[in-house]
Amino acid sequence: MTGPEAMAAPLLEVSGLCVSYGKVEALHGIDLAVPAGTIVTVIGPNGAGKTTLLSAIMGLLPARGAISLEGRPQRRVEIEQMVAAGLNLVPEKRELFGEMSVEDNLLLGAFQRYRSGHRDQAASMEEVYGLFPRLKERRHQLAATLSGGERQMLALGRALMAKPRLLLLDEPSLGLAPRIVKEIFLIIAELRRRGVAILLVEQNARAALQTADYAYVLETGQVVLAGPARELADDPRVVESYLGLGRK
Ligand SMILES: Nc1ncnc2c1ncn2[C@@H]1O[C@H](COP(=O)(O)OP(=O)(O)OP(=O)(O)O)[C@@H](O)[C@H]1O
Repeated sequence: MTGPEAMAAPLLEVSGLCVSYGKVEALHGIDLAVPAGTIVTVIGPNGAGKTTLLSAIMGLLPARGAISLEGRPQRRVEIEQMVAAGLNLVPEKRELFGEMSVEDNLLLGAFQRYRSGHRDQAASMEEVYGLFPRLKERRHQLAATLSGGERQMLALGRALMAKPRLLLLDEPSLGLAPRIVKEIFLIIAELRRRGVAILLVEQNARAALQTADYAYVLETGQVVLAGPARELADDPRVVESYLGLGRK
């Protein structure tokens, strides 16, 4: 790459990130970058620290180390600041309000933005419904009545209502049927086309490496491998541990 893009600082840069739960350190100095408009995936086994990493970036857990957005070190890594800066997290458990309608769950996603003076929820809602026509059909239903796939779509849609520049996705394919997993990954690729950067934590390493631009392998709180996703998909260590027979 030549020109100004080559010089631009990544949208998100994490360096030397350490997180402890009590006396136990779960992340031991993570370095990671997400350039604007790219999909970066983090794969690794259960307990490697993937969820902890996303929570620390969102300011949901105290961390040591540095987090920069477009080259600017963030002095206060707190949830409100990070949302205001254009980050949004879709947590593994989706955390919807089951007793509220689909539409009201979406509106909650726009709350922070609305509060800061943006009055464009209707347009955001139509955009979300364009991506997920099934949510439009079900907009008056209670979220609790949705299928697993629809819940994941609603969780994604709710995060998109805040118009994020960077979405942090924690295991978006977890527990979903293969057909729905495919749909979710197509949506993730579509979001990149629309200019949203994505930091994707996944156990489905095959689908994640096929979709992402760049990948990190996290094991016991450390980055053990990193590189372009296509190269990592051919790396014998990744093939053996994450893409072997019997793995989807
Ligand atoms: N609230 C907590 N208190 C204490 N230890 C925790 C807590 N949350 C996570 N841990 C520990 O921190 C480590 C990293 O956990 P984390 O959930 O981030 O891993 P993960 O890669 O997301 O795994 P999974 O895919 O199973 O969610 C694990 O050893 C876990 O047991």
